[in-house]
Amino acid sequence: QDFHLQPTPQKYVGSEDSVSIPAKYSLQVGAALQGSAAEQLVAGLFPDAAVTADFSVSIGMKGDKSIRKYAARIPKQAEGYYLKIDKEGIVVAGADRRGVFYGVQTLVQLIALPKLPLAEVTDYPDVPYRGVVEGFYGVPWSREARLSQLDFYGRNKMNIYIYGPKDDPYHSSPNWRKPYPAQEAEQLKELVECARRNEVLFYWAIHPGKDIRWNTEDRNLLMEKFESMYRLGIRAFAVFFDDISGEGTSAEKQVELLNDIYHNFVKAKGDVAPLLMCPTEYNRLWTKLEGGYLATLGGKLHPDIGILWTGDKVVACIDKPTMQFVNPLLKRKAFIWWNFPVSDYVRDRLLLGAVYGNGTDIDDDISAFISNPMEHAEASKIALFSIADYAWNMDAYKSDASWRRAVRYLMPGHAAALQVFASHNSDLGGNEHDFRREESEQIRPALERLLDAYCREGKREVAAASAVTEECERMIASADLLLASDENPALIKEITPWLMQFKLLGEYGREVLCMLAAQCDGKKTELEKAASHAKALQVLMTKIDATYNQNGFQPGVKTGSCHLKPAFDRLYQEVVRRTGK
Ligand SMILES: CCCCNC1=N[C@@H]2[C@@H](O)[C@H](O)[C@@H](CO)O[C@@H]2S1
Repeated sequence: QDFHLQPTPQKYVGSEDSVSIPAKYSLQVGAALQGSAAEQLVAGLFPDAAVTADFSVSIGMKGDKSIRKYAARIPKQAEGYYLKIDKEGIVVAGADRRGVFYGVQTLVQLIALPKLPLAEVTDYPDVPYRGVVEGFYGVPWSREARLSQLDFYGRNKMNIYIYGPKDDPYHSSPNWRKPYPAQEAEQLKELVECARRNEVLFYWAIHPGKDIRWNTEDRNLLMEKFESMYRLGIRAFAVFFDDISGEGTSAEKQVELLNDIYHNFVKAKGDVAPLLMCPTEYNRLWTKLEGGYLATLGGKLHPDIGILWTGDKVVACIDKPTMQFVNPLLKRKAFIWWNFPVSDYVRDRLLLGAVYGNGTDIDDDISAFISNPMEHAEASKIALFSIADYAWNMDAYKSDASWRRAVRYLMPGHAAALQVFASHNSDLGGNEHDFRREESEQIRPALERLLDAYCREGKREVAAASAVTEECERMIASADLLLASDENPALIKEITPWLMQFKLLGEYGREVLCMLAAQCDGKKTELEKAASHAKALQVLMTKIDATYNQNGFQPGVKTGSCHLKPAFDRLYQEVVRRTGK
């Protein structure tokens, strides 16, 4: 049977042979796992265990006697696990609590197959922290979106979520000094519990830098805010000093505050995860080496404090040279905050393309790889799925295959349609960070052949024309299938304006090709009919662009904007020009 475990395991040895779990099975869960997320997950998988049975299920952590026989097969890496399925039973042996949970997540995927294969999986993550920072400008994610995200991270072995939405007034100014109101506090408690159920470390970040005063009053207010978050169940904290100016940018003051938090809050509590911080100079382009900001952080910030970094620029792929620049300065392995698929600087677009461009040789140079996603939570899962795959097992990472699996994961019943849509909604267009992505790659050669033949010689390149027409038909059908689907309502709700625009673009391309054919064949009436339809579609696309997603930054609804729309517009103009002759 054809399947692919997600994320791609380090080592999978399977066989065509399979086993069906008998009605009568026994279940042993290691004592140390009582109350753990792994135990909860296992209880759901094996609800009716018998005291003794021929078929046994053993779930344990290194040291548990129930899996003593397999101790030597457990990977030494943190969060690693060994999973064995054979005729006698199933064993999940984890290096630690999260490793057991991940082994059971892999078992969940195998049990969902038509047949449960006999298999041995030896697996562990390449990167210690893998996950997401809700760190974008714009409408923060909803409660439902966040709960769905945390379940998604559990399934995809992502182990960290940093809460830091720029537009949450209690995370940033002016209310970082105040505790959350009751309702928001309740929601955070709920999120922390959902994160625990998914073995996700829930970091709460504070962003005080815009107006912090380096005095006792603000110090106490910040500490008190952390205490109030601790009372809500938060056990992981971050301090963001990004995107600020003024006295909040002082490296010495930032260091003094963070070391104070480290000693008098993190160490004092004893059950709090490593403290993280966002520097003011958080990418190479903005670094003023002579100013000594990063040197101060690297030299004076307690070595247990993680420092986030976005790369050579605010938005840039991460490679070995990137890390060779920053790690010596920070005197630790930087914690990567990758600004993709965040779209808060190109808000009229959806970034649904493949995840590519990051080095696969940097696993030893980074302490984390976390993604800053779009305000469109469900649509961000296309990229997040592949980021989970990449950060877990870099050597095995295949961008395009992972991208297709991500699309299928989100809409198994309409994967082909969503793939067509995603393939034409990935580039950012011109932007302040000069960050671009591939788009419409498959149809591009036909588009270029069509344009070249017609614009240079007025000829209709038949093969190219029919390839482009077919793509337009696929666009139209895909848009309708997705708009009519109830398979993933959250996703369709987010992308509907773009689906409507995408259908119009497909119809527009089809009409322009009719114009071109009519012009080449000298069919005047057909040409006029097609031209007036194309013009009407141009009006409709302008209306969509002026009606939906009217945010105050990049309003509107752009789709197929890298190659499709420009080519259709160019062809339209060229037919009109040649007709006018
Ligand atoms: C190194 C970690 C700090 C990065 N901080 C950033 N703050 C901004 C984010 O809120 C935006 O979403 C991001 C993309 O516009 O740009 C920068 S990236």
